[in-house]
Amino acid sequence: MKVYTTLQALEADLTVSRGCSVALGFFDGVHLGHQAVIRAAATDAAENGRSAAVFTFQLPLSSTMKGGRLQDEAEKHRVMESLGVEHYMEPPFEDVCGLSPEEFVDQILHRGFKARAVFCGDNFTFGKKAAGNVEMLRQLCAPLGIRVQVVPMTQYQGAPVSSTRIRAALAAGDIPAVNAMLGRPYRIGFAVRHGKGLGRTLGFPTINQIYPEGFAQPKYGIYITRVKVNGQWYAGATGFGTRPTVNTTGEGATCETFIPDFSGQLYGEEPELEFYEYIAPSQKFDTLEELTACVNGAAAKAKEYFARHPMDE
Ligand SMILES: Cc1cc2nc3c(=O)[nH]c(=O)nc-3n(C[C@H](O)[C@H](O)[C@H](O)COP(=O)(O)O)c2cc1C
Ligand SMILES: Nc1ncnc2c1ncn2[C@@H]1O[C@H](COP(=O)(O)OP(=O)(O)OP(=O)(O)O)[C@@H](O)[C@H]1O
Repeated sequence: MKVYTTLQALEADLTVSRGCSVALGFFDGVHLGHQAVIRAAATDAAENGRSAAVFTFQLPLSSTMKGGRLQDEAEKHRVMESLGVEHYMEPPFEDVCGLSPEEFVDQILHRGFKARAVFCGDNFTFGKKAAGNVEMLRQLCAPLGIRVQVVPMTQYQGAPVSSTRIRAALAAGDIPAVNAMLGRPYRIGFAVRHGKGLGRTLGFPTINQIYPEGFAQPKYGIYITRVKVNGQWYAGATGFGTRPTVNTTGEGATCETFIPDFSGQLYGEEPELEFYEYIAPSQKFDTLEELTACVNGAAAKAKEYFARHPMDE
């Protein structure tokens, strides 16, 4: 998959000259609805001898326009590529937010991608102040011979899937709903940082991953997870929150995972951590023995869970 951050780079690539079938949107999380839009573009490209393309944009993590991020850029690129995307354009938001709907269609779709067909959902908006909608897209594309295909909204439990809804389910700890709407397990891959080393002395060493500013966070509590280490998945028990039992200095939330069947050094690595179920809220325990029993109980539940749901790739 070729990634472009400027219109000039896209225009300079001769391989787009056979014309593109282009999926349009921000696509945070690349959820089931997004996948339907992107697959429609990829199928159209394959059937008509064109290139499969995505137009999106980059938003700084500090931007609140779209809410907390569900995945990082590297993960987004991996999923896009797995869906067959060949040309992926993601200019910074400030480079495109001032374009009128007419300029967007002419400069980006027509001249940049040499688009022959574009794909989006019912709720797609574009151009300065999101002034363009699907109807306007059709009107502007028709004279240029660009077909507009609106993909029916993918539903989950009677309502459309959206990134906003997935963020809300994550904040509520409803991981089965999050995973169902994403079409794969929710995962993070943040670097492992040093903790206080207390877990190790209590018999449960943990990997500590810190959510960067700007990412959507799960509800505070205890989760069944799995972790990929050296290419192998292990059951994990994760505590996400402010660790009220041991937090004496008002530190922020950490994501701490005990991997009962693994021992080794993971500092600085970026292991994938996948979430499966919320088990219980975090508590402020009176003793470290109670905290240890809680962590060991969660680890036993995680192992039982994966005994019932064998791990695949
Ligand atoms: C499965 C799991 C559940 C946890 N639950 C709680 C909890 O309920 N209350 C709490 O204060 N800390 C909880 N923690 C965080 C521990 O307090 C923390 O991992 C421990 O103090 C070790 O920290 P360290 O990595 O800085 O050594 C939990 C950690 C894990 C792995
Ligand atoms: N459930 C869905 N089914 C089909 N297409 C969808 C669905 N949700 C979004 N789309 C389309 O996918 C593209 C990307 O949408 P967008 O990034 O705005 O996602 P979203 O889930 O609607 O996000 P948010 O909740 O943050 O508004 C757009 O073309 C949009 O119309």
